[in-house]
Amino acid sequence: MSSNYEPLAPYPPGTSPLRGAMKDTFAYSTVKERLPVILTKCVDTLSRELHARTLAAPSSPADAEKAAEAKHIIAEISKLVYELQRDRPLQPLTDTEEDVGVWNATLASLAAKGPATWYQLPWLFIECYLYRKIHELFILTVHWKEYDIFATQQKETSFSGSVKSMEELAKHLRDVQTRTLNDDEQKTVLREFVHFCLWGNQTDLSLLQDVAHADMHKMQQTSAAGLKQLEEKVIVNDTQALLQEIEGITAGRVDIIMDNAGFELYSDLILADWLVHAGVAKLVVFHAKRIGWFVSDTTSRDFHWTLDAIQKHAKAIGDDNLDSRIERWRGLLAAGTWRLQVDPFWTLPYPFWQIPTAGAELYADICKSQLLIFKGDLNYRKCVYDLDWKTTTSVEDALGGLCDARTPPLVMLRTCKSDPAVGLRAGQAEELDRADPKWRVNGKWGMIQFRPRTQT
Ligand SMILES: O=P(O)(O)OC[C@H]1O[C@](O)(CO)[C@@H](O)[C@@H]1O
Repeated sequence: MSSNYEPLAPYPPGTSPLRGAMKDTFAYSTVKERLPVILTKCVDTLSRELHARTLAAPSSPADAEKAAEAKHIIAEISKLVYELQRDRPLQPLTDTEEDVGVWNATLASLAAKGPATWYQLPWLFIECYLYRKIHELFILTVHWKEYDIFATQQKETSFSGSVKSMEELAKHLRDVQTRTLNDDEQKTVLREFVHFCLWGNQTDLSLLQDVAHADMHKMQQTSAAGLKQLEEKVIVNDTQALLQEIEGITAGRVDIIMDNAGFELYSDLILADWLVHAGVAKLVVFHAKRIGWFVSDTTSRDFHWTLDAIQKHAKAIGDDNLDSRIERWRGLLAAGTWRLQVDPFWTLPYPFWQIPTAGAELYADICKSQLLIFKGDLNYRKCVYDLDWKTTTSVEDALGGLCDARTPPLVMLRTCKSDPAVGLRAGQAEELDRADPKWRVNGKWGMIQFRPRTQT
């Protein structure tokens, strides 16, 4: 990671970052309602740990210390809720991890321009800071350093809600991989897997705090018929251009900048499997998060945990197809055809406009790719810098520094769960407002937004 801390990229004239203080935005309801709920759930999770088994009545000095640390973290998270709800200033980080300098320099440069409080600072910054701050509370302890507060209570328990969908998709993949397909059929299958991958982004635990895990299967798309019905919900649909780009790749490299663990991760793996099977990719790089991020984002631990959990489930129910699918995936990882990569840049406060500069090493690496697939809503926000763009803004303008001539072709696959939306035709946003006033944020609408390589 570079030790030159860059300030955030300047905002283009006529735009400004979304902020919690903007009352008619999702940024506002997130800061006001959703973030306190997420933090309170963290307190609940840790309190449950504290009252479980050894920690309730510690019998060793180590357990007593562990219990005391948990109480301290609970107090600190409760303090964060208090400060957030009263719009207090954000405090610099105090741990010694390599990225602390970037966080504190960014906070200081924002503070130099105006009030550095939860509602006044850019939404993208405060929301990312919150997850980095939670991480800090754990790494500053002796006993909770490796603990992922979102893993057991949320990512892992929600897994059971998705297994049926996983079984169904694995069957579908086996069916299409064992048939001889003509060119048109190949195209149809690729199209389906891209769309499964898009709708996989609906299962996002930061938004689904109240959805029963048993209901998740109903939301997950696993059939071609289900996809067909959703076609009209794809408000920017560059599938054709994307498929054309993919058709031009043989034995290339594809990078997936992942979003959520669980079913979304599974839909990413299914697409990656197909890309290898079809001869498009001889290397697929999966980019995971370094720390617990936006509740359900995939860390490398989640990645491996998911493979283990699916295989365990497959064996338990005697699903040989699913079992052998996981074996194949382990084989692809072992052979280096699939690579899991963690770069600290993905959990820094920078928008992706700054990958070429602030993430120069990462950028040099991803420029070796033939296609970048950015999954999910947060990645979309980071790609377009979370600004209050007019919806008719061109993708090129909104991608800013990511439209560098060296940047590989890229696609953003995202179900809409926040305010920013660009690349719409004139009048489309108004039509959508009439059809569904919550289209920007309720996750029922999707975007497949492709940008080819910039021509020089
Ligand atoms: O998992 P995703 O698709 O990145 O969504 C993350 C969610 O969190 C948010 O950042 C709001 O908290 C939104 O962008 C989105 O609703």
